[in-house]
Amino acid sequence: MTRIYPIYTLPAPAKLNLFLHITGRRHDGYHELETLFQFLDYGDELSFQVLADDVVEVTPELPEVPLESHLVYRAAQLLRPYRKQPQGVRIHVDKHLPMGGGVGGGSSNAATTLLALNRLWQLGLSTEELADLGLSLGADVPIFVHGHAALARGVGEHFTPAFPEQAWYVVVHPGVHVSTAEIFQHPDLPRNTPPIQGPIENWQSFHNDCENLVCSVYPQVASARQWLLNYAPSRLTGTGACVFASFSTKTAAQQALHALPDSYRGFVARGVNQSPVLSALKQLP
Ligand SMILES: C[C@](O)(CO)[C@H](O)COP(=O)(O)OP(=O)(O)OC[C@H]1O[C@@H](n2ccc(N)nc2=O)[C@H](O)[C@@H]1O
Ligand SMILES: Nc1ncnc2c1ncn2[C@@H]1O[C@H](COP(=O)(O)OP(=O)(O)OP(=O)(O)O)[C@@H](O)[C@H]1O
Repeated sequence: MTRIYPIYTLPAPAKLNLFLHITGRRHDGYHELETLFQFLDYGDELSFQVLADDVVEVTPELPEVPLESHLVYRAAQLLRPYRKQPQGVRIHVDKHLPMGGGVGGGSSNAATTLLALNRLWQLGLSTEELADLGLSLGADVPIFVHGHAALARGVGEHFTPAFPEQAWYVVVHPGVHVSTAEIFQHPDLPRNTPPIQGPIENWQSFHNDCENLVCSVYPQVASARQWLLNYAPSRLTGTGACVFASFSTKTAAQQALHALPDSYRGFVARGVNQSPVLSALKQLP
């Protein structure tokens, strides 16, 4: 008789880059960054069910993303060689995060998959090993695997723990997809911000080096940022397209969101310095 395994549901939270400085460019074209990551208590949800058969099933299909490029599928494939027995998995992805939004949805999906399968397939890999494997899927995967707010350096894989205020945020998506690769290849991208010397507590005084370029290439991003400026200082996350502003209360954030023009989408979320996936992992065997 085939064994039926339980289904476990885990979050794949969003992240914000509270600031993002580009301090240089490596020979392989990748950029050296200094960026402050904080998680949000909002994101996608992934359900995992171990299968007795050696198959990886991912549902539903993502528009314009073939299965071989789906970061959940790729994360599962990456771990298959570490299994001691040929089990499989069925993964359902409940997507809420905008794709190409700069909130790290794909990377977070991949990290949650690595963390979950390490437990469900009993691989015994360390957090460090999972983060190293994850880096081959995307620069943002290691921070989601570690799950602690941090100042990241390198291409985003060297972390110093950070404790930014856990404010409320309004995150606005202007409805355009920004290509991370296009922005990083652009000749007008500033690439020589000096490394930060002092403390980073006052992160609002720093900036995002991608912001002016993204706003000029994508006027919709500039308009969304301008709209949010009516309420609070606003900034691009990652390479966009989302812009965000922080508020000291949930009510103030919700009031701003209620006035959001129909042409944009947005959400209110709390900044959290520990990823919700870490506590959710405790339910796993
Ligand atoms: C902008 C950030 O979101 C900040 O958190 C990340 O650095 C980007 O992370 P990501 O979306 O996981 O990006 P990846 O899939 O690794 O890279 C996409 C493309 O962006 C460029 N890229 C990315 C990261 C980086 N530090 N330098 C780069 O030049 C590379 O051309 C790469 O081919
Ligand atoms: N599971 C997934 N979820 C989202 N995007 C995925 C996934 N798998 C593959 N992709 C591809 O990766 C691209 C980038 O996705 P993602 O949502 O992580 O962008 P992002 O929020 O801009 O990330 P970042 O801030 O890390 O640059 C998508 O446009 C899509 O083509």
